[in-house]
Amino acid sequence: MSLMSIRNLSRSFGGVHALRNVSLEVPEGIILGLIGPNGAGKTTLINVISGLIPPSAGSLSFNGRDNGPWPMARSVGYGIARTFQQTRVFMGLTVRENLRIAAEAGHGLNRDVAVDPGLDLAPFYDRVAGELPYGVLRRLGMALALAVGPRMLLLDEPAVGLTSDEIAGMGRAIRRANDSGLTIILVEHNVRFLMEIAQHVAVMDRGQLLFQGSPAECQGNQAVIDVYLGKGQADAEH
Ligand SMILES: Nc1ncnc2c1ncn2[C@@H]1O[C@H](COP(=O)(O)OP(=O)(O)OP(=O)(O)O)[C@@H](O)[C@H]1O
Repeated sequence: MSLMSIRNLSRSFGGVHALRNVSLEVPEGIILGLIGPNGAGKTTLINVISGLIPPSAGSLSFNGRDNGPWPMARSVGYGIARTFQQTRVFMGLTVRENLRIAAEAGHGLNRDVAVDPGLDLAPFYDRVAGELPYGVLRRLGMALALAVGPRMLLLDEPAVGLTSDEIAGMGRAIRRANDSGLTIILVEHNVRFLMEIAQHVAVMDRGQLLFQGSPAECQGNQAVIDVYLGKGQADAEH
């Protein structure tokens, strides 16, 4: 059953059509990978889904409820949490204080979700976020999204800038969150990483949905190879 139905979403910025008539079903419990070349519209889709910006046209339902007027009642209230390409935390507060604020923002939606599911943040709880090493800050970004107790998690390039060990750790944390029942949409240019953990892959190009299928189908699809996988845009940029 779909947790989210995206119907004919479009979004323009002046003359730029960042999203063109995108429709997509997101089944409950899945890790959905979202890939495509730079400027394809992936972050714009995440921004619209998370209520950060309204669409120009189209609609969306989540957990059986149609969206009201955008923004989606601060999407946290709907059960959607997200991370950003540039981690957003309170830099002057400690890790523990940041986590407490995130948990309070979730209004106890799902207190059962572990705040630190394999993200190894305990040694840093009393450190000020602004002093954390980059990789730890990225883990904190994910922990904050989990702390609100969402049903859906939107991850915008969680592996960017991480070492291979840190990427492996991030992959374990994502799997673990998914095993606990969380539905995840993962935007990532590191295709190897994405293909290993996504169960379904959607490919965007120039604002449109180009293809969707299993990771194997995706990697064998000529149109996907032509616009993205074969062009060295994946991985190489990051
Ligand atoms: N706030 C904005 N104002 C103007 N144009 C924007 C804005 N946000 C996105 N765009 C444009 O919309 C298009 C889609 O951008 P988007 O960031 O969604 O792509 P993306 O697939 O996430 O790319 P990347 O992989 O580089 O992050 C691009 O042409 C971009 O320049």
